[in-house]
Amino acid sequence: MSQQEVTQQPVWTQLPEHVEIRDNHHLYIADCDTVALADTYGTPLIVYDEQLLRQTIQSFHQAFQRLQVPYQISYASKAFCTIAMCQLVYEEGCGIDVVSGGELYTALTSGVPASAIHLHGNNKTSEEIRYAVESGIGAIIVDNFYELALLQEIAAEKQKNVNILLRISPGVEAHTHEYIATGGQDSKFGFDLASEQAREAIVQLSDMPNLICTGLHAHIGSQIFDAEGFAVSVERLAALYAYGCERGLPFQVLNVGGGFGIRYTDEDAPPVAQTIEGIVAAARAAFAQYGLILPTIWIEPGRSIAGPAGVTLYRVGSQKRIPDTRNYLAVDGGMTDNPRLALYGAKYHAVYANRADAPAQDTWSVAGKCCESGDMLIWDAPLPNPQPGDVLAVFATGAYNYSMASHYNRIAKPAVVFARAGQAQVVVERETWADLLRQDRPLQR
Ligand SMILES: Cc1ncc(COP(=O)(O)O)c(C=O)c1O
Ligand SMILES: N[C@@H](CCCC[NH3+])C(=O)O
Repeated sequence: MSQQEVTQQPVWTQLPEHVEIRDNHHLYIADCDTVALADTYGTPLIVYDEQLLRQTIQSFHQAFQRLQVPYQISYASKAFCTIAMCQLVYEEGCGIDVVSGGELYTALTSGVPASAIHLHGNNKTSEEIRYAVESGIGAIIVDNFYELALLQEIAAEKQKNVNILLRISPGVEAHTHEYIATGGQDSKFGFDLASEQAREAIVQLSDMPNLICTGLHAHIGSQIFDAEGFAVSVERLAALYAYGCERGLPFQVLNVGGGFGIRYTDEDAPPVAQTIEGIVAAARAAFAQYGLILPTIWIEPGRSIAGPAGVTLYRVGSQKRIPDTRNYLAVDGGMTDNPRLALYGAKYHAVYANRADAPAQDTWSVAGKCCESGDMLIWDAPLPNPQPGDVLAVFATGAYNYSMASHYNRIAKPAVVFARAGQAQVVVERETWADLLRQDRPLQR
């Protein structure tokens, strides 16, 4: 691309609203100079805008409160699960969805009461189920017949009653990347609605005295922009809900899952309030049709809470120009802290934090440092020509980045800070090489 073409910045290079460029040309997050953060804490560094995390959660609360419906918000901790994050979302009035013993352990260790935690998963181990039941978890979202029987057995053995929801696969294809569409009929998750598995689960519950089924759950995918999928899912679930009520189940909640999309590059996500209005309107209509009062509408946002608030800072190192082909710049992280391009072809927007208003001079593809050709963060980003030492800030990296980070090439995981009112606090320490060897044992000779 010629210089002429790229100096006119495309729309998607507009900065996210929560960051700003100050007179020193540096990028600021929550009144913190990101270049100073990179110098102080090293790179790669994931910086969360703490106030934005809180505001996003409050916008979900406000959307429901305006509609005056009973509701519950659980943060899907798979998006970013650490002690500080669990504390923050609980402080802001959310429960926590966990999907493994490790996430449950994190949430409990953070001080969140077990009653505010809900366990998901399509293959919970008996160890995880026991841990959840012993902790007094708020609810278990039961995925399949195997789990239903196992949970009843464990609950009976422990002489406990356990609140459950049934996870239903409603046969809805949300408009999203195929690898993260989870609600379609051909899915590993949930009781299939079309083939009557879901009704069969309700029937089986009559012989499971320790399981108190308080409602239904469906999650139709992730990074969804079109609320229509939620509406169809709700309509289908209402019919099953009516059947459960007829059979005397103490239903009171409808959990519509998470999946609310966010802006990564050029496409703005619909406002939260609009999506919630669509879901509630669909639920009101569907439940009225069956003469049922509106259940508590429960949502499980992950990406929409954690994603926009996170920015990853990298230090630029090597570069390579291939004449008439492509330019590469390489940073000190990559697919080990952000595998989303490699996995889903995800797109990101980036600027140099140390000269954030410099005009683009060319297109540069941002590569990581792993021994893997697919280790890319961005293809063909319009950027100023890089200089070693530049700090690259990649936006909207708060969800499914740190939580999906790996140790490939024995690369240690980055540090994470929460920034607020000009102060930053480390919420996850940077791993050391010694940390990487913690589980290694030498050969015994
Ligand atoms: C059951 C369930 N709930 C909630 C979520 C959170 O989704 P998102 O991060 O897209 O809001 C997921 C992940 O897609 C999920 O599988
Ligand atoms: N990991 C996915 C989302 C998974 C959703 C889990 N149900 C992503 O980064 O977009």
